[in-house]
Amino acid sequence: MLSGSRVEEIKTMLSELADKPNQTVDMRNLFFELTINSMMRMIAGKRYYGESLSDLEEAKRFQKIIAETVRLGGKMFIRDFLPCMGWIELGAKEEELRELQKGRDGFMQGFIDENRRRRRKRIILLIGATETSINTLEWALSLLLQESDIAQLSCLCNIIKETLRMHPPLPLAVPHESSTECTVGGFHIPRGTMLLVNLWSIQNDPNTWVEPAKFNPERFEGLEEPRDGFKFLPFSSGRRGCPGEGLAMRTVGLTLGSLLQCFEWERISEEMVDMSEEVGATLSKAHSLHAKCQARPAMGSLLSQIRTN
Ligand code: HEM
Repeated sequence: MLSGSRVEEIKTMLSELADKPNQTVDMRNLFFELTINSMMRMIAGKRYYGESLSDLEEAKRFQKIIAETVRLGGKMFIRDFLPCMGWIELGAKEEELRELQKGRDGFMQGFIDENRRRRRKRIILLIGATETSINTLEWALSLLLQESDIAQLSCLCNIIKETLRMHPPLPLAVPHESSTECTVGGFHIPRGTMLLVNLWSIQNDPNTWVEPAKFNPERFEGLEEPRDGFKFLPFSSGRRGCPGEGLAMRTVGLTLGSLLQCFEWERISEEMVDMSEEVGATLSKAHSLHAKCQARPAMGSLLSQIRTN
């Protein structure tokens, strides 16, 4: 799907990295710009971060909306789970959400005026699509920098699956509601109950996985359908499962593959990468990954071709 924009953005990222040999790079920022620009090129046909911005004012407005969406989207609102405790929420939060929604509506109205085919849901889709892929890329590279010999690792696809198993970007999926009365694992669930599926605990359960805390991509070797038995569910499952799975696996695969093939990577110091997790609706790293890279000698001519194109 619209692979041209993805490839173009990845090339831009590679040439930016090639220009900064051995400099410390904030990987979270890099992945953020890459995924959001790829998505926006698919949606609106233009980039909103970095260089070559067609409308600076519009880009600034968009960046502000995204920053607010990420900030407020990461918060849990007690009222959503326990309506009677709604008073705990400070008024300011609701006010902030209203303001944000007004900003998004205004921005989307601009889109609609520009092109009547655009649809309102797209900023929500954008957040679901980018935050998850950014987290997966950052965790995958962090896990790889903990390993001494990247070359010995099994295929890229297994590395991505293992990353998604250990650090599912949406650890509790999204809330679902029981449409009828039912029984789950012996528990009676009345109709209209909010249900959260703990994907993280399913994928890190020592009764199902051997040494679940160990990064071991080989465990996926020969496992044709790891979703069998519902033990591997980073995109959830069923009718409301993630519709972006194919796009996400292609984006993460192409990005991670290009980064590993074109550059040699190392940590910025002797210290191990901090793998602590941030508590929130999405499973981000508590501290963003900083790393250094240098173009592989064999990739020199390919990278200079990319830079001159
Ligand atoms: C590594 C990347 C991603 C992961 C791990 C991921 C994971 C998930 C999960 C667990 C859900 C909840 C499903 C449920 O509750 O049953 C979900 C929903 C969704 N995802 Fe993703 N996602 C990723 C990337 C994307 C991308 C790239 C897009 C769009 C292009 C996308 C669009 C959506 C949408 C629209 C939903 C809501 C589906 C519905 O409610 O019916 N996601 N995703």
